[in-house]
Amino acid sequence: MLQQVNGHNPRSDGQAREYLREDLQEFLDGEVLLYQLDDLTRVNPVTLETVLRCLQARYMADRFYTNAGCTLVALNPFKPIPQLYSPELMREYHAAPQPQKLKPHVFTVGEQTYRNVKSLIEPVNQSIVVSGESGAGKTWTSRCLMKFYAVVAASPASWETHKIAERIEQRILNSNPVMEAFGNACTLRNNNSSRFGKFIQLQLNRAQQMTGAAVQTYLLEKTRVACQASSERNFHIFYQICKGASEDERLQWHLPEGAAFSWLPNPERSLEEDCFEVTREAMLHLGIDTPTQNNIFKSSRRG
Ligand SMILES: Nc1ncnc2c1ncn2[C@@H]1O[C@H](COP(=O)(O)OP(=O)(O)OP(=O)(O)O)[C@@H](O)[C@H]1O
Repeated sequence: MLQQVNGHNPRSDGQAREYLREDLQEFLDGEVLLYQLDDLTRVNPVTLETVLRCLQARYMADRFYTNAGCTLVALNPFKPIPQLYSPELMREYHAAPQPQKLKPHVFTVGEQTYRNVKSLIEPVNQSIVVSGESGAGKTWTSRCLMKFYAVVAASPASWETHKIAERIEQRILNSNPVMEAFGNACTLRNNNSSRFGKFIQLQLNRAQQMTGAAVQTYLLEKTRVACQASSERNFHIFYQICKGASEDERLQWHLPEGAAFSWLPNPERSLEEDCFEVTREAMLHLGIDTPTQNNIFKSSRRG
């Protein structure tokens, strides 16, 4: 099919390709500084090459978020950038009269969604779909959004309600280490790969304060318990138990120090996700007391 290429009316496919090549070269050599294009719809012509070149230029300039119309493209920086996720920045996006005019960021999506609930006469549920291949940063992005809502959706008036909200936010954030300990594993592509899908529901009251959350999980890769690819690992929780159990717990759970298990490959790899204390602490905050935790760990060890 012949299309108009930037105002040219090509007579044949060959001519169309030639015009496209010229436009592409003109765009890439042109005045436009690719890293400044913060919306991919402004890339012209839109081809795989121009889009990738634009994203690459932005990546090199430490600009990890780019709009693509109403979709946000997030690139994984593979390095910590604390200033990009600070509470101050969250508040800046929250307070901005038009957050879409600020630099593209996951907080823009969070804030717009938050406003969409509020601005309608009858509150309407909002959904954010976070998608991408393994290691792209979906878990990270979901965590960021949850932290964002924990900050912006928490400004209750009285001290008592403030304490309640604080508990709810803390619990919502604490669900992450627990879910990740039991449902994530080290794979070839990602040291902390989620081996399940999840639908996280955050609940707000009429005053836009967070009142609760629910998480629905899908398709947990249960077979990983019994069988793992050679350079991969079982779920984090098993390594956490083996590495973090106290002397007493080892005796109780029949877990001798330094014991090797064929279903726990690559235990020598030490990951930051191996921290048993973080999981236990988070479980405690979620209301899972120590005796219940012990029962869970005892059965995890038998698993
Ligand atoms: N915005 C970010 N800033 C810094 N590091 C990041 C960011 N996004 C992702 N990462 C890093 O990349 C790693 C992989 O990201 P993440 O676990 O979120 O991927 P995923 O898409 O959820 O993968 P999977 O589908 O395998 O679960 C993280 O553990 C983190 O180290």
